[in-house]
Amino acid sequence: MNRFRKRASAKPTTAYNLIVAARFRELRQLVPALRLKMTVMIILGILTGLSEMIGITLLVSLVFLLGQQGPVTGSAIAWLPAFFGNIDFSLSKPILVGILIGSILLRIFLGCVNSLIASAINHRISDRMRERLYAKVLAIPFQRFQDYERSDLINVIATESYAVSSAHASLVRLGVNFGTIVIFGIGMVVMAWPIALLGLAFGFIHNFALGFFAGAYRRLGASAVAAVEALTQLSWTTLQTAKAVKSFGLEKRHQQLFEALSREVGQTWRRSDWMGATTSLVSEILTFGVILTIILSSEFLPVDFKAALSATILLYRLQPHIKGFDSQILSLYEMEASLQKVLGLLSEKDDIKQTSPGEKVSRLAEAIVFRDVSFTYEHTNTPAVHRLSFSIRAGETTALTGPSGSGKTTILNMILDLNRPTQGMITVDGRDLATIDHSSWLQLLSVSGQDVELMEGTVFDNIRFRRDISEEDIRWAADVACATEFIENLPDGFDEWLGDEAIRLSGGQRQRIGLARALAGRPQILILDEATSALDESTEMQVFSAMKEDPGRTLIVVSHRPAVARLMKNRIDLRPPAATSKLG
Ligand SMILES: Nc1ncnc2c1ncn2[C@@H]1O[C@H](COP(=O)(O)OP(=O)(O)OP(=O)(O)O)[C@@H](O)[C@H]1O
Repeated sequence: MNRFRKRASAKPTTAYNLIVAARFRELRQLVPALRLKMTVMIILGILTGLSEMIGITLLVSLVFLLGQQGPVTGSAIAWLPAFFGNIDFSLSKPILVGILIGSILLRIFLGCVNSLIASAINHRISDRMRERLYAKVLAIPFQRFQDYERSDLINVIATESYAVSSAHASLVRLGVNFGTIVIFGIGMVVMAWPIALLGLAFGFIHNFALGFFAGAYRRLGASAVAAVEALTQLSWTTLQTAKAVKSFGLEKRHQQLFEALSREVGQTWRRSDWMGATTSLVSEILTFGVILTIILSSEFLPVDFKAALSATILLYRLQPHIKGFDSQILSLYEMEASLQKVLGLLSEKDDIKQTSPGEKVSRLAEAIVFRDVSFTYEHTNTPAVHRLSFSIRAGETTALTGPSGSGKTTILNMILDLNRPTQGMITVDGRDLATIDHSSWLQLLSVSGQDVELMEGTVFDNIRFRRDISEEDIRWAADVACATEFIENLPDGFDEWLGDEAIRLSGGQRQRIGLARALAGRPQILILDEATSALDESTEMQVFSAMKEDPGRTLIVVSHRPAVARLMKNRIDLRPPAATSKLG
């Protein structure tokens, strides 16, 4: 996912029965009321299997009865006397036919109820999973979020999240298959124990053969996840850097890379199909082998012919359940890598700022004060800002200046409470920012930067940015940002549709939309991080004088232009003292 992510555990190939327990443990962390859901679904599935077994047994008896006249005794239903002791059953042909039809109808009904419930539960699990993953992406600390590849996050939310409902469905089917195998097995023991014994031996050989495929399935799952991730990443970067790709004439190169990765994805799916076909073939051959053994040895087995026939048919009907059992186990191996991705993201710690309660703040009355503040990014050794102390006074304008890399954006991110000082303290009107309610603090602030993240939508949508802001405020903000004129010159004015790239807008026009977005919420504290760098000087001056007409706002401006810095009442210079004195 990214270079700092928690790695999927590189376990050696685990025994296949342990993998079921491992998946169950993982799912318990992800699916609420897992036991209840699985129990209901497994019982329904097993009842379906049971009605099938009754149907098969009665069908065989019915075939034998077809030539007979009058009522029949329990001996026609080979296994019943043995099962219930020597109770004498007297069933007429119509009753037998009735029970047979009843069990077929019950099987159809249960099968249908089963699929409907399974579909509802699985969709619910997928919905909840996507919501949880999305919420987690929004909840993790900003610094941690920056460690992730965006394309990987999209992949986990949109694709890997399905692994959870698939694993749940596989475990349920596995339970149903297992339960049905046990029930069919008991039926076979009652009808013809030597055949059941042969079946059991077959089961052991079968499971042993299955073990050979486990490791391959697990590796296949991991390489499928890696291949899809690489493909999404390439597509994402191609789209993100489309202009650069075209300017450098790299279309062919990207196409070749895409084709190579796409072939890899296709290959993993083909390998998966191939392995599925191979395991299915092994299972079919083994079943055929055991049935052939029964047929060849039927003369020597101490079993009633009708009972042997019923048991053999049961064994044959058992085959899809055995095959199902195999494929569920193997897909549980294959899902391991996807589930690890989901669990890895969900195990990220939430940003404590968003969850911990704090004192609410309704306005900035005095000042934001940095007291001996340092900040060091994770995985770096040198601090981005070191032992800074300064004040930003309420209602005044302040310029933050300094060379590239001196820590201006880092400071703004700390004011926005995206990052917290690793040393020292920031106070707001004398109170530690860390103790102030995060969302009430953000209500006071707005920020606009050099690169404006536009979204799919109209000009209105882009300025409103999914907040409850009136049209009047949007138009006012566009006026202050000197954006009204060019917006109204667009064919549909404020209703003009802008893509996330907004290609029809110049860099300066995009920045003015971003500025209007920041102003529209009428923030008490406005932060501009090189937010007017693409504007010509006279428009930039116009924007700042329009903003000055709205007094009472605290304005913090980062700019490399001395003229802009001079417009501000206060100045915080981040150049080292030596450099400052050299420059005078
Ligand atoms: N996410 C990050 N992880 C690690 N280091 C970072 C990160 N973001 C910034 N830095 C480093 O912190 C230092 C300060 O960066 P910052 O972006 O705050 O500087 P700046 O003054 O805003 O620069 P500019 O004027 O070029 O925008 C730089 O050395 C930069 O490489």
